[in-house]
Amino acid sequence: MSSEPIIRTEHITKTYPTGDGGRFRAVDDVSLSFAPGEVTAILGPNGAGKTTFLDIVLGLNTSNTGNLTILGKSPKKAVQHGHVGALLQTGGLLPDLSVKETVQIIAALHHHHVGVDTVMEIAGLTGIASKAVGKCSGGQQQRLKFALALLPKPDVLILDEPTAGMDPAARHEFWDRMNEQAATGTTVLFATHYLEEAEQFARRTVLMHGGRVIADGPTDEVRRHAGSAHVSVTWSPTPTELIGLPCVEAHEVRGNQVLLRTDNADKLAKHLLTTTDAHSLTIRSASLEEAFMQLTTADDQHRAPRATTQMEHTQMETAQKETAR
Ligand SMILES: Nc1ncnc2c1ncn2[C@@H]1O[C@H](COP(=O)(O)OP(=O)(O)OP(=O)(O)O)[C@@H](O)[C@H]1O
Repeated sequence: MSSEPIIRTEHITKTYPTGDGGRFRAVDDVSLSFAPGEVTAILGPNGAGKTTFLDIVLGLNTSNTGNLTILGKSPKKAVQHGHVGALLQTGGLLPDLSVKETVQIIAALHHHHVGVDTVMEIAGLTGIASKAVGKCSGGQQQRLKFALALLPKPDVLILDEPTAGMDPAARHEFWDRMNEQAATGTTVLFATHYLEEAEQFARRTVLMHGGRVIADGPTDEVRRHAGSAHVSVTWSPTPTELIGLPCVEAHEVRGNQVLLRTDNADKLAKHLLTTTDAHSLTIRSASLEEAFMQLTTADDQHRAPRATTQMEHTQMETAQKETAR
């Protein structure tokens, strides 16, 4: 695998007017690069800027500042050359056409494509080729959009909540097919609200919040932000015993249960079982969801104001003048 990034973004910022003369930063100084064959999950709460960022990568939206290239080209050129395929939240399908007719029509729009039957096979649509799109389930329609995205044999696949509305079995099948695609060298970038999808299918996780990237790295490392493990014991400690515990990042006492977040479960467990009355000890790994909650909450608490409105500007100027007097 080449280490040269296939997608390179530098200091991408997108602002929208706030209605009171200020600007709101939907994407705030994002610099990310993606290597060939890399599968990356973009996570973040509602309004984090995931869709805006992906739309900018696709050339459907433009940033106010920053640089973005896909295989050295502008996003629009990269899409025109068939380097990029997308499965987006928006974008309707025609309900009266059959599945195969839909693929055939979109294939006819491409100068070069990998073949209607090939993409139908990869997306698992062969068995429902003659079914009317309007009668397909939500999951089948998503698979159809996936087939359309594969037609130009793209180097990059951008997926915005690709499995929304699919049941767990359909999601699994979808990701099996997507992983096969990534194994052929396709770079996959997907936004999702299902954190277990990021844990299972993405080697790399980018966490966005308020337009900014607040965590980026191997998914396992991002998960470790929540501490490596959670230890639970039956115990009624004295305050001194509780404070004296080694390797504890946070604790919660619920009746005679004590829940401890730790960065060294082995050391803590040994201490609890050999030097205290604690018993019935269980250890469980921290989840990506816990990391997600902790990172976004901490960012909320420490965040500097993101947008300065015109009204705030005026208030600040007035305050400065008054101080100067
Ligand atoms: N055209 C627009 N005009 C004004 N504000 C916009 C526009 N598009 C997006 N926004 C705002 O930008 C912010 C980021 O939106 P975006 O859709 O990128 O978030 P998201 O992370 O994809 O959210 P979700 O998980 O809900 O899909 C939101 O506050 C949204 O209201």
